[in-house]
Amino acid sequence: MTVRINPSILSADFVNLQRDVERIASADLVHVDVMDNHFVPNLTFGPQMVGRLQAIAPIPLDVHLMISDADRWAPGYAELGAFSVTFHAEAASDVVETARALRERGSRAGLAVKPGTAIEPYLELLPEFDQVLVMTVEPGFSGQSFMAETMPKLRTLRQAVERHGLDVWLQVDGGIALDTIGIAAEAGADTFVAGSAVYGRDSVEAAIAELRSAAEAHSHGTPGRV
Ligand SMILES: O=C(CO)[C@@H](O)[C@H](O)COP(=O)(O)O
Repeated sequence: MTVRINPSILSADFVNLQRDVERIASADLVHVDVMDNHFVPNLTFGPQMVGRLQAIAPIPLDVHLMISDADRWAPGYAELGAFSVTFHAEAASDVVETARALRERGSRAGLAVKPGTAIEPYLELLPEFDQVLVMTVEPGFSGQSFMAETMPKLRTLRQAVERHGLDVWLQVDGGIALDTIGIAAEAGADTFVAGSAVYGRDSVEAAIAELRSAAEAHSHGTPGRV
């Protein structure tokens, strides 16, 4: 199974964002956390900054919207050219319509769920999505501890994806580090967001390589790149 490592720039130095995005060229995608201080108690940036990141990033953008009223705002991020746009199930009134709007605009459509949100109501909608993000911390901040109790949700998703032969990436985000990435890979994740475990290291390149090896050692099937 192909393993993807997506460093989260929430842990980067915002004053030197271009430098820190260029440092992660060996990763698969740049994970871009958009927060509105309403859906989550933290504030980052909006479309203007994402547009600039789209212009300078050496690898594609994986935009994670932690914002209310996702139906209204998500399509605009796809129009900026983001490779993938993931919105929260808890913040959208029509997840299928929003996913279709993203795909129509050329982005991969992602559905995110908070740790306390059940995945079962969304299983039959999986063909509408290109990726599902299982939050492994409460969204809002980097540097929190991995919540292993979210792993059954990932196993349920992996079974559903395999059973129906779907090509849906399963992403985890929050507390992913060398001592937790194998747990998530074992449970069925193939796409790993890591903030402090990448930007907290002197060599972000070594951090990315080590996370990739650790995930591949526990992943289902044969390892490989996109
Ligand atoms: O979306 C979020 C937090 O809400 C994440 O992307 C964090 O930025 C991950 O940081 P670490 O837990 O890996 O430090």
